[in-house]
Amino acid sequence: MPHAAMLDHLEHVARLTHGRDRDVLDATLADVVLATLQARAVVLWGDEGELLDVRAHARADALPGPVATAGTPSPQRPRLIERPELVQTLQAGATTVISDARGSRILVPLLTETQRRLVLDVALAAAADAQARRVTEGMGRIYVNVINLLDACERDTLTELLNRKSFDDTFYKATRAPDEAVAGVQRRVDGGTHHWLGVIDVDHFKSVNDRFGHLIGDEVLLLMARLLRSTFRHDDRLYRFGGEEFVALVRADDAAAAAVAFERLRTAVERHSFPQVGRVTVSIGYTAVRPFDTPADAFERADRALYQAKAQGRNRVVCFESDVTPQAGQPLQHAGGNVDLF
Ligand SMILES: Nc1nc2c(ncn2[C@@H]2O[C@H](COP(=O)(O)OP(=O)(O)OP(=O)(O)O)[C@@H](O)[C@H]2O)c(=O)[nH]1
Repeated sequence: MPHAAMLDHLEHVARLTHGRDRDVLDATLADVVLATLQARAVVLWGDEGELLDVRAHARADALPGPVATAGTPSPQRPRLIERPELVQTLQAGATTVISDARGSRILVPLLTETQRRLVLDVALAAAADAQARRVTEGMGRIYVNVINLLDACERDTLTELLNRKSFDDTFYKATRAPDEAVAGVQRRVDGGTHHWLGVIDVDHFKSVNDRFGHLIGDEVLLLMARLLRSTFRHDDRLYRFGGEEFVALVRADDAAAAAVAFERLRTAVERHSFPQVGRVTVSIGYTAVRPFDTPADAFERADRALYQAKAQGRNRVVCFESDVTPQAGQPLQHAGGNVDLF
């Protein structure tokens, strides 16, 4: 008969590998490590450059109920530089064990295939023995494996942008969750739009393939993804929907700021010299994300604006709210041919 403790471990591993929500996964990791090691506290830190993100934390003395609160930002995000033990763990890429008057800490660096860096930080009341260290490292490895699988499911293999399958989930998360606080932005009290959805389609891409071949066509798509990344903010969500169609879900305070962002992309593409191909242009349609919008509705409006941009000569940006005329609304039948998306 299996030992009861082993059954507990099995249960914990099952919990860790269940589900697809990253916030829940982060919270489960903290929760499971806390329970397995009977730790005083567990924190999962995310390295966001200069700042640290508390991805999840769990404490033994917490009130009953959910122990960990992944994705909930601490009121003031600590700076990485203020935590030398985390800097050292990340730099060394190896587990650090610290003993102090209150017990010990085990710090395990975690690195995902998309190069995201985290530290699993476990505070114990006793000295950290080899077993506690191995359990922490093992749980960390399982967590990273699950994150890598999630990343692989959600990303386009050519460009590594998000894929279409992940659109609905990420759309709701970005536009509904109170995550503006994470980004240090307050929700506007006047209910103004924060998010804008743009559909970006490469002009006459078929002729790029026909003239230069698919490999060069793929390279254009790769460079296009790079231009998207360098144009928008790191927390804007960028997708390749398949073919030569890209989607950007961007945060902007008002219509003018959104117009500037999409126009900046159009200009960056127009000015870029693509190896062998030379000049390539894009047409862009975008729309304001409305309260309680569905991803399909927002996409359809942006797509209608794109249709108009193509019909008016390509290499232009069209805003659904200010530019699309009712008769131009020919949903999902533009020359790009991406019909029946949802
Ligand atoms: N190289 C490459 N080509 C692709 C990929 N996916 C789709 N395509 C090609 O993209 C082209 C899209 O062409 P169309 O939808 O006719 O549109 P277009 O030529 O870009 O013309 P407009 O959108 O009207 O400006 C087709 O030739 C597809 O074969 C891909 O992953 N790699």
